[in-house]
Amino acid sequence: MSYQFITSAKLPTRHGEFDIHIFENDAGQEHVMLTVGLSVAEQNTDAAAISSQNAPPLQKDETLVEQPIPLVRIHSECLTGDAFSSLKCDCGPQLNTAMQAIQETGYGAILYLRQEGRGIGLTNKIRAYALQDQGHDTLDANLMLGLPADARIYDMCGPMLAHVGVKAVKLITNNPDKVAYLAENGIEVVERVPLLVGVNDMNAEYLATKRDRMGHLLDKNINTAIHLNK
Ligand SMILES: Nc1nc2c(ncn2[C@@H]2O[C@H](COP(=O)(O)OP(=O)(O)OP(=O)(O)O)[C@@H](O)[C@H]2O)c(=O)[nH]1
Ligand SMILES: [Zn+2]
Repeated sequence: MSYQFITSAKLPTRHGEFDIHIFENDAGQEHVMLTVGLSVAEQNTDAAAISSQNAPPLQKDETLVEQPIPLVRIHSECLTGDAFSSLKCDCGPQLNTAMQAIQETGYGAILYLRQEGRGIGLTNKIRAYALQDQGHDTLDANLMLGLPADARIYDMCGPMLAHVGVKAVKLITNNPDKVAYLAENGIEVVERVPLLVGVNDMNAEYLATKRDRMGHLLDKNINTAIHLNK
């Protein structure tokens, strides 16, 4: 799949001002990157088409080593959590906390990937929620629909980060798949920054399932985190 940079503009938010960049893939699907303190890499200023296949290889030169490592969050779209303040997941608080943290460091990016419902789409996610209403957990619900537990891909991340010349990151995540994917694709993950926010009585079990059945690196005692959050 190839990805093309389309356009960018300033985006003032309640966390501070970001630059918002829009990328599109061959199928016309839009992905979004918010940046602070990062400038467009020289080779990309003509909005040239970029593809995951020909993303520039990792190069370690003197100037790069001296640059601070940007704080980066790869966030998968969650309409219910990000826009509607759903308590079923931790996505909304994770997004807001990451935006705030990146503003505070003054140097980083949010990659907002349009892979709703771990890549199964909004309608299927709500079908999975209906199964969860009957008592099934987040993983089984996907499987009962004949869908993968996690259908996401991350091949847009390399080209999006390359657009602003980023080749090494401090990654805000609890998901080891994201760390592995970046590492395998030439983006050095210098540090993993854990993000346990927005835990509540409605999503503690969901988070425990992600930890126990999906390999997420979450605290052993999620209920302790509920108290820390209050
Ligand atoms: N299919 C499905 N998707 C969900 C469910 N809850 C959240 N999501 C989606 O899961 C994605 C977020 O993934 P998470 O597993 O919460 O976290 P992650 O992005 O893998 O890991 P972190 O970087 O640690 O946040 C978003 O696309 C949500 O829409 C659910 O119960 N079923
Ligand atoms: Zn969510």
